[in-house]
Amino acid sequence: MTAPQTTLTLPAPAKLNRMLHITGRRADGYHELQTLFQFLDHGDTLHFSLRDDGKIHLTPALPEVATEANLIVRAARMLQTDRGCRLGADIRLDKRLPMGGGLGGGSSNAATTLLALNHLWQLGLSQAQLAELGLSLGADVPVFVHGHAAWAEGIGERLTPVELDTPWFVVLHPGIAVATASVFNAPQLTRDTPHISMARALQGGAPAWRNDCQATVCERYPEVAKALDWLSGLAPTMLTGTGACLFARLTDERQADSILQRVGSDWHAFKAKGCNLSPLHAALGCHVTPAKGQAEHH
Ligand SMILES: C[C@@](CO)(OP(=O)(O)O)[C@H](O)COP(=O)(O)OP(=O)(O)OC[C@H]1O[C@@H](n2ccc(N)nc2=O)[C@H](O)[C@@H]1O
Ligand SMILES: Nc1ncnc2c1ncn2[C@@H]1O[C@H](COP(=O)(O)OP(=O)(O)O)[C@@H](O)[C@H]1O
Repeated sequence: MTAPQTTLTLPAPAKLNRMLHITGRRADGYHELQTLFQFLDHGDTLHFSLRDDGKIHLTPALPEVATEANLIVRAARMLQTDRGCRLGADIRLDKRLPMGGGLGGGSSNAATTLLALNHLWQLGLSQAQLAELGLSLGADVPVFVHGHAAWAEGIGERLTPVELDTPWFVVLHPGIAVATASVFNAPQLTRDTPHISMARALQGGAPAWRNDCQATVCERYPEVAKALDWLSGLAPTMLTGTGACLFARLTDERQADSILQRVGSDWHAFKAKGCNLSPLHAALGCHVTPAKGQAEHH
């Protein structure tokens, strides 16, 4: 018999919204979206180590985020409460993703924590149960829990797995943070894009895709507009989520390297490849099951 595992190191990858339409606003103020999520082979890393005293100890602290508000700690506590679990964990975070960048780093950290602790604490929750718990932490958590590129509807929780092209990207951070709520509260935001079917969204492919938040973010944040202008001159470029990051779709890795050499010192950029299987699930050796609700929606 093998001893139960007590440590685990796992990735928390970034996501891109390869397209994003806003189709309406719900009574509670949240916006209805249609979006294509894809993962990148670049992100944060989390190290977990089992404790038997119930404490959740996260290091290092993130600037501007109180430890109790950190989505990693909130995800761990949520699991403890939901399952009445008396175990704890030491968690170390190697943060690489910019915060408030539209790369979903916080949601990805939360999803990795849910999967890791479900495993270390031997709780036996299904991916669907973890995704449901995670949704209350952030709209993007379920796609990170399920771990496959997806067509998403609702506020991002109704997921259908898809296979997208997997190009190299350059992701450019214009050096400022965009507050998601400020974009969704903007009066001029496009909120009435007609619903389309998933098949239609996939049909046009990348050249046809757009992000309904992009115009509003560029109006409110001139630094994003400036970065978009610059990068668009080199390759087809789009905003991810509500920004601030932009991503350029490239023909190969060499083009990514040549763009990276030209990025000025005010901006931070990295190259990454799109992945349809999340690096988290690849690391866990997970067989990814279709997201719950797939049959009802398509
Ligand atoms: C729009 C996306 C696309 O991926 O943008 P990014 O955050 O990744 O840039 C996400 O769904 C964002 O998800 P997330 O960042 O978890 O948003 P939350 O923390 O739940 O919401 C922040 C605030 O944005 C507004 N909000 C968010 C999501 C949504 N579908 N409609 C909204 O109106 C709400 O005012 C909410 O209070
Ligand atoms: N572990 C975490 N990593 C990143 N951000 C976190 C974390 N915990 C809480 N947050 C908060 O969530 C906000 C959104 O973070 P993030 O998911 O990285 O950006 P976005 O939603 O724009 O993709 C941050 O600005 C920060 O205040």
